[in-house]
Amino acid sequence: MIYNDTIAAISTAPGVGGIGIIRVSGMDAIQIVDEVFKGVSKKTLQESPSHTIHYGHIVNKEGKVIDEVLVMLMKAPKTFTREDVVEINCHGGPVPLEAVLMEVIRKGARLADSGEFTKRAFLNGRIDLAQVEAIMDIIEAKTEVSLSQAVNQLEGKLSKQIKEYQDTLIQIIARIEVSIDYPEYDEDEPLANDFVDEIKALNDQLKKLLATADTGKMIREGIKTAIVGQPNVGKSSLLNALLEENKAIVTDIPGTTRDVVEAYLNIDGMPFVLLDTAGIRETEDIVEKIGVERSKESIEKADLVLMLIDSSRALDEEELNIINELTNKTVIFVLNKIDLHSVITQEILEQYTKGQPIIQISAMKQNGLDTLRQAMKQFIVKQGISIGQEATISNQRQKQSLVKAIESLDKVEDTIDIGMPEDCIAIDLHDAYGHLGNIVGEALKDEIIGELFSRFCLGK
Ligand SMILES: Nc1nc2c(c(=O)[nH]1)N(C=O)[C@@H](CNc1ccc(C(=O)N[C@@H](CCC(=O)O)C(=O)O)cc1)CN2
Ligand SMILES: Nc1nc2c(ncn2[C@@H]2O[C@H](COP(=O)(O)OP(=O)(O)OP(=O)(O)O)[C@@H](O)[C@H]2O)c(=O)[nH]1
Ligand SMILES: [Mg+2]
Repeated sequence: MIYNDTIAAISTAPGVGGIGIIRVSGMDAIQIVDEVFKGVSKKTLQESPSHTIHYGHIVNKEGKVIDEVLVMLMKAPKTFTREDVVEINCHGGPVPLEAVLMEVIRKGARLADSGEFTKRAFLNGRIDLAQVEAIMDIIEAKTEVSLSQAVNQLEGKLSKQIKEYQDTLIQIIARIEVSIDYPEYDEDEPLANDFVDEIKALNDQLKKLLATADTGKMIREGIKTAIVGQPNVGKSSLLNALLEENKAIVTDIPGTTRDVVEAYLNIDGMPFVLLDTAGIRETEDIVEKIGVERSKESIEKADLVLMLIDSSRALDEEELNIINELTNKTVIFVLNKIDLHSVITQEILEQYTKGQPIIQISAMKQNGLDTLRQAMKQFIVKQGISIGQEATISNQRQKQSLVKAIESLDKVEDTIDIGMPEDCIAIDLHDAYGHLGNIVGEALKDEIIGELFSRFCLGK
């Protein structure tokens, strides 16, 4: 794809920083910067070799110096966008950056849309859509582990895997189509039977990849961990203790927390999103009632539940009801306030916890927190989350395409089972191929691509 316009934007974070970068990309990028840049060297940028750095000044049309800069010259095609790219490294305040950008625009560059540099890298074929999404995930990564998953995807782990699946499919399709086009070569047995095993094996691999979608999402967005229990058991105290800051309000009045309080927690690189919720109880208070509803929704949405129980009080019916509603969830039971006289012991609680772990803590005295963190990490191990080893599906868009590919292959298997002719199979195999291609952005509709890039920040 060849664009005939040149785009420019401030590519560093808004605000004041030591240095700020203006990125210019397109066929006139070098000429445009040459017109506003007075370098110490006699050579223009046009005349200079690629991948060189040039010291000098940006000047306006009256010849007045706007800023002292370093210019990085990167000639196509070995650049981020595969176009000519020039980066102007200015002083980092918003005023010099805006002023330099204005000069570049005045000379004919256009202000880039959000994500447009990356979009050009994609449309010029340097990266595929899964890699585009990886760049977005890198920018938004919550912890080191989230980052490493995204970097893997940028390196092309997923893309390579998808290509391999597509190659397998193509070979099957080619052989089937030969038999459709030249039926005289057909043997007595329906040809499709030869492929049953291959198609099944491929479909199994796709299903394995699909199984990484939930964990991939958790690593990308954080493991949703709801802290739930009755009022006053110490949920907000636990949130604060884990975060090591006073984020949520703590009082001795039951019913203090109303809205869900959300916070990121990094445990040895693993991203958790903690949800401190309103204590669950029957109540006539309208606001508290809504809070209790939200607590229940948080349980629904949670990947992991920390069920908090006050060890200094006997279990009551309401508490057992909450526990009963957790049957389908992964739960860590947390016995809090062990600094007080214990009424509920580990043994008593074990009767209700169906073998799920029980951790004893004092949120107030900060005891037992390390054991709790270890138990939370253990959740990740149990989920079989592999970090960095294999390709993972990391978002809804990729997941939907993969699900469709699997559906197509399921259909193929059914079609073969009931002995339908080969041309029926070929159509579904082609569909599966297309859906796989969508994961890396082959033949995707313009609207989808447009929507995706609009989610980027400016200058990316
Ligand atoms: N100043 C600056 N820093 C940056 C970027 C940038 O665009 N500018 N990046 C922007 O995201 C990231 C680095 N990513 C990049 C990815 C590819 C190429 C690139 O030029 N690729 C060419 C040439 C590779 C080579 O020399 O072998 C290519 O793939 O053909 C550059 C940066 C982070 N840091
Ligand atoms: N002794 C003792 N008191 C605690 C402990 N953890 C919390 N508390 C106290 O218990 C009371 C309630 O704590 P919160 O953290 O507000 O309890 P909560 O579960 O968030 O309560 P709601 O938001 O009302 O549902 C406060 O007075 C805390 O100081 C603990 O480990 N030991
Ligand atoms: Mg609270």
